[in-house]
Amino acid sequence: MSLFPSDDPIIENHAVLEPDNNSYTPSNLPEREDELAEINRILRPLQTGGSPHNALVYGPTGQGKTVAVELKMQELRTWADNKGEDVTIVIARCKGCDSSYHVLTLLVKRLREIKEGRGVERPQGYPRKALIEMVFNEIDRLGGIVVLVLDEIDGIGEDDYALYELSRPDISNAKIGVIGITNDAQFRNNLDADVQSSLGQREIFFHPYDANQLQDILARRAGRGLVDTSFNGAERTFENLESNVLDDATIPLTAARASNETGDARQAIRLLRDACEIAEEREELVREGHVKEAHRKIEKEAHRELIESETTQRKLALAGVIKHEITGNPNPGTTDIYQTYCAFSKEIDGRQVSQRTVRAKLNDLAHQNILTQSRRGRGQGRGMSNFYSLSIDPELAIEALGDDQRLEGVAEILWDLGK
Ligand SMILES: Nc1ncnc2c1ncn2[C@@H]1O[C@H](COP(=O)(O)OP(=O)(O)OP(=O)(O)O)[C@@H](O)[C@H]1O
Repeated sequence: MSLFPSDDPIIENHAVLEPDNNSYTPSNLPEREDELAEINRILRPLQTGGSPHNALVYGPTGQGKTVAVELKMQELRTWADNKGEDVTIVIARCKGCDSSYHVLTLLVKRLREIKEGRGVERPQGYPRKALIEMVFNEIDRLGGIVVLVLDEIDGIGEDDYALYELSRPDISNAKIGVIGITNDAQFRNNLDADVQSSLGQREIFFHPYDANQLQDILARRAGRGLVDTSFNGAERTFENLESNVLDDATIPLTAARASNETGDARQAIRLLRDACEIAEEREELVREGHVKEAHRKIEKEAHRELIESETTQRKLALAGVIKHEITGNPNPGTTDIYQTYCAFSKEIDGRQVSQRTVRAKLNDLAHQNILTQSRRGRGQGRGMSNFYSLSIDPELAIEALGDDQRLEGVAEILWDLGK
């Protein structure tokens, strides 16, 4: 096999087809004009010498929240340069910060790095009050306009001390604004009422994209990223896209698949990229079949990751359902599954939990969409019971179980039963 699949590549700019913001940032977001205008409104007080409003930006994953805020921050930098204003924008990705303490140490680090360069250590061992003072001191030292963008802030859960303090800064030397970004609607509802009223002065909601919007987003990526693909006319919409490497149905199917699930632009872009890569390897036009194949591959990976992250007890409960499924009892009740669970638990010399606990584990798996749960009567006069079936491919589920060393033996038994 040669190093590169074809002398006639389909993808000419890989960065444009990357689903995350790291390698390529679109320069405009026509689907988000309303939301961008709302971000403008947050910044508007700066025009007359005031401080920006605080805001909470929220909506499901992959809806362009981060990229929209980043674009507006770039515009703010340009505006400030033209006006001769000092502006500092700190975009802090708070993923992994599970408390206000961690958010504050991250902010101290990021603010100090502005003057001292990269590599500043996070402060350790200080109380939260001292950390917030450090943050305010750094901001005071910087002066001018300071905007703190706290992306993926939901990790802090109900520990919203940092947001409370940051949204009420006591600084005379700087105009400070805080923008929190989250894809967790519940996070917003759980915030303390004071934080809701200060941070949530402005709330900007990003609705999920529909299939037409996703088609246009994909068309723009294709226009920049694929060979022999460009727009016929000034408007860069799907209708105006002309391509010698994409079949007509490819983008509509990609957009439809992504919009059916969550309307997630990141997922749509990834699907298009993977489909193009498969077609490129086979030296074919990118067709519906490649999109379907790429979709299956993505789904498989997602299910695998989901199962891998489950606890051993849940995996054993799942093994119980799989056994029934592959031996011709596709909709077992809790009692049947519990018996199988006990046998598998013995197999690995594991701790055995009660039937009630196993039922709870099965319900958790149903919430994760790994199982489907139904509730029906067990027969005349015998009350109602829960029944479970597998919502994912059994082979994939066994493979994922076998990746857990403790469950290798259980996976082998299941493979043998399925033969
Ligand atoms: N309207 C759009 N036009 C072009 N690309 C877009 C658009 N919306 C989102 N994207 C792209 O989709 C990907 C995800 O966007 P982004 O990270 O901004 O989403 P998000 O809403 O912040 O997601 P999350 O909540 O998961 O962090 C990025 O590659 C981004 O460039």
